Amino acid sequence: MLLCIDTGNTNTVFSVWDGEKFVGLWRISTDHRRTADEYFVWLSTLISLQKLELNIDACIISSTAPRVVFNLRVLCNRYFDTRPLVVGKPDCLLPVAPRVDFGTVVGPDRLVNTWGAYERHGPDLIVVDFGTATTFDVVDTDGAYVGGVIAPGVNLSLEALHMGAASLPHVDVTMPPKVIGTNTVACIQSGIYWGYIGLVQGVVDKIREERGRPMKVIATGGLAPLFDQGFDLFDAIEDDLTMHGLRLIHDYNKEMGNG
Ligand SMILES: Nc1ncnc2c1ncn2[C@@H]1O[C@H](COP(=O)(O)OP(=O)(O)OP(=O)(O)O)[C@@H](O)[C@H]1O
Ligand SMILES: CC(C)(CO)[C@@H](O)C(=O)NCCC(=O)O
Ligand SMILES: [K+]
Repeated sequence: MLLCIDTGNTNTVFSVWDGEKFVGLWRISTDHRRTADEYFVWLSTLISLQKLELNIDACIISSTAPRVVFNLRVLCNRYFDTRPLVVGKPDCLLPVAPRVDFGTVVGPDRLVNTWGAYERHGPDLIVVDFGTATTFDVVDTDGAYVGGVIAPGVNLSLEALHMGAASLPHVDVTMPPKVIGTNTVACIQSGIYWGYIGLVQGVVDKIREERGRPMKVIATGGLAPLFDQGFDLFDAIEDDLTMHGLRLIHDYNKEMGNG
């Protein structure tokens, strides 16, 4: 069975592919100080609480936080007796190389999302991921990542308002019924919610214009459904896109005789 690990800047998600489907999904906050032993105690407790019988014999990691990779590697080596594939490292093959400026290190999460979305939806896509950052990945006809857009994430923006302005409280993102807020919280919620709706719509339109062809929009990340309420922003929402992409990249490496 394959252990897939997706480390974002805020959260790290673990899931296991049993050969047919993903069993279990476990989320822990990202912290580079967490040791392999800590991961294992946490993970094995959850697995046994769910009464799952898991025989993990392969691991693949995507990490946007380079410092976390060391301890995740130790986890895979020590507890699962396997050398993990790490997306973005030279020894992890990608089905199609990204086409970007020389020297650019594309976030592994974006490479994984790109391939996961391409396998499901075919060519010419815009993948929108609502994580710590809100990212747009442009997927070419052959499935290559050819660039995109990085904007501050929704929760990061809310946190920044609270941190930077003495009189603004921390609020949670929600869809306000009206644009014009009549109290501070409603004003902030409106700015974030309608601001991001406009951002997504505007960026998608501009990308389509620049590419000069129809492009499907695939959304992922915990907040994607919130931004889809009543709008026609996305052609599909897929909460398992990163896990799906990780599984595919692992299979590709196996097919190529790598790992
Ligand atoms: N069903 C949900 N409803 C509302 N918020 C959610 C839901 N699921 C997740 N979230 C929140 O959405 C946010 C985005 O989650 P997601 O896993 O996509 O990215 P993240 O963990 O914040 O970022 P990163 O992947 O960069 O670490 C998180 O703060 C999470 O708490
Ligand atoms: C943009 C984030 C933070 C989104 O998780 C990540 O993909 C990243 O750190 N990327 C590196 C820069 C880039 O993708 O161009
Ligand atoms: K993510």
